[in-house]
Amino acid sequence: MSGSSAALQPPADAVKPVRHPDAPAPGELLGAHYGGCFGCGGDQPHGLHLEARAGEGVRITAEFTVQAAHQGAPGLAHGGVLATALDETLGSLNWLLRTVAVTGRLETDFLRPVPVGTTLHLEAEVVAVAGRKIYSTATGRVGGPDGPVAVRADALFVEVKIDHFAQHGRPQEIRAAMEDPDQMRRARAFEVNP
Ligand SMILES: CCCCCCCCCCCC(=O)SCCNC(=O)CCNC(=O)[C@H](O)C(C)(C)COP(=O)(O)OP(=O)(O)OC[C@H]1O[C@@H](n2cnc3c(N)ncnc32)[C@H](O)[C@@H]1OP(=O)(O)O
Repeated sequence: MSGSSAALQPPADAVKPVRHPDAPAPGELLGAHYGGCFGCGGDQPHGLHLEARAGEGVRITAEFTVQAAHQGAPGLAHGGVLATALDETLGSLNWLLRTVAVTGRLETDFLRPVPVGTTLHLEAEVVAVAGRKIYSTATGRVGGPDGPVAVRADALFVEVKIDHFAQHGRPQEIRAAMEDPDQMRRARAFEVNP
């Protein structure tokens, strides 16, 4: 049984999402948006190290292999970690819109247990945009990209200015990110709009 709440139904004035002309090409590996990110960053020893690729249209695919550090019950992935994998994949859609947006709401269905060692094959898509609100959906499959769905989510991301992070983040991490030329290059890629 699944289905999203009224808060995640796009309003009547919502429009179809538009892939940005400078979005990464289909098949391109996106790389981490921030090395310290628990979802995609390479600097987090127990992070998910999720790898996302641009798809066609406004779609993303990603893979994440469940490690022992991600357990909830013995030998099984923690639900919060699986929600993180969905959230991170949905967040990667930002690259295709070239919009900076954060998760406002995430509704998750857990359909099958996911054992440690499993690779979760994720797919996400933007379904509608209404002003700053971005409506999207994601699935995570096991046993291969066409395997059964183990987890799914619907989400609302809300567009923010890049200053959102400088305003709310802890100063020491913000300072370090601003001093890192690679990080600034990635941040600028998000900032450019048509
Ligand atoms: C360097 C590269 C970085 C790139 C960064 C990429 C990061 C991706 C990482 C993965 C994703 C994450 O984990 S992101 C981290 C987790 N999320 C967060 O920390 C977000 C915390 N929340 C917030 O900062 C705020 O609540 C916002 C920004 C979401 C919204 O605040 P706001 O800007 O004041 O806007 P507000 O007026 O409240 O809302 C705008 C519209 O959205 C609707 N709205 C807002 N929240 C909700 C909600 N939960 N459910 C339904 N609807 C909502 C409002 O009704 C309104 O609709 P209407 O009246 O216009 O119709």
